[in-house]
Amino acid sequence: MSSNEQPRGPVDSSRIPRYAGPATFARLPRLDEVGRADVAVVGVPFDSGVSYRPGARFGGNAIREASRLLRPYNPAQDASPFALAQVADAGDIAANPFNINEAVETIEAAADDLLGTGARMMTLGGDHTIALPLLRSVAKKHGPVALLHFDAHLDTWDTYFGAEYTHGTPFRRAVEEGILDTEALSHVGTRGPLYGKQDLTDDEKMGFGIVTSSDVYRRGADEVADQLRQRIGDRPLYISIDIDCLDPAHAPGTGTPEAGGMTSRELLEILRGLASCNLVSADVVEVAPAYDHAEITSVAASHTAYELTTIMSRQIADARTSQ
Ligand SMILES: N=C(N)NCCCC(=O)O
Ligand SMILES: [Zn+2]
Ligand SMILES: [Zn+2]
Repeated sequence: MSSNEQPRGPVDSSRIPRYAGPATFARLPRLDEVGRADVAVVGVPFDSGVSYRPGARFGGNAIREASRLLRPYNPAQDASPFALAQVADAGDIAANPFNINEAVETIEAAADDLLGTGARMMTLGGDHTIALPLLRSVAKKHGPVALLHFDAHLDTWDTYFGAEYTHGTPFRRAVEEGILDTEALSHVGTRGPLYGKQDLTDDEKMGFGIVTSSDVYRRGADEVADQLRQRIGDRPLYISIDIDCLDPAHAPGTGTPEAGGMTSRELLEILRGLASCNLVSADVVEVAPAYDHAEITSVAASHTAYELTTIMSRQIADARTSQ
């Protein structure tokens, strides 16, 4: 977008009913309609890496459907994200459901293409396996990145059934590959049973700090966000949000639910507290609509992606005005 061109925003829901027409994220234009984007929203319909309930392959489209009700001004961040930058829906990455290794390669290559255009990526759906190829691509562009990982689970386990690429193992692989900045790695929202205490010692050795779901409840969102912001500093940051970081009451539509999670309000508040971080790309994964009710999970996921998109759009606009 040249400086005198205004971004093309969402369809006006006061003129065209918001439930009409095919769904794009937030009723934004498709990438092929606008040519290029500052923030590319992309679906990753892949869930062959799950250890329990399948169905996150349908997450991206469920989030798009639930996002029809988003409006263009975000009062919590005092910003109109789709006016500050061109945000567009880049469609889906077509990953092979029968060959995980090939899917991981396809996702990395598609992410390379998008990032190569200068866009930041906001990916929707898929299981947590997809964070690895996305991080590989982001690290090719920015070097090792800070990681903020919202999840009930550590996802730093080694293998399942001998498989290296699964939704429980992406961040161990990422640390092994040197694509994360080990000075700035945090899990937020962890809880629930583990295989053994060793899971935690291994995780700590990889460099992760942990803010558990109970920590969020006890300390509150503002204090948690302050602490995370200090740890991240001005490093390029990737935020990976497994929707199961939320309590099953707030996100029943997911594959490996754990009791005692954060509320959607806590998650959104923490994200708003990170608005000054240099967010280069983000994902929202593990939305499995078959277990959802009344779009509880996909609404939470759509608002989560909206906050993340707002952070990215504001930074793009700030960078443009300070040039
Ligand atoms: N990434 C998610 N959602 N879950 C990982 C759970 C791995 C396990 O079954 O132990
Ligand atoms: Zn999880
Ligand atoms: Zn996960």
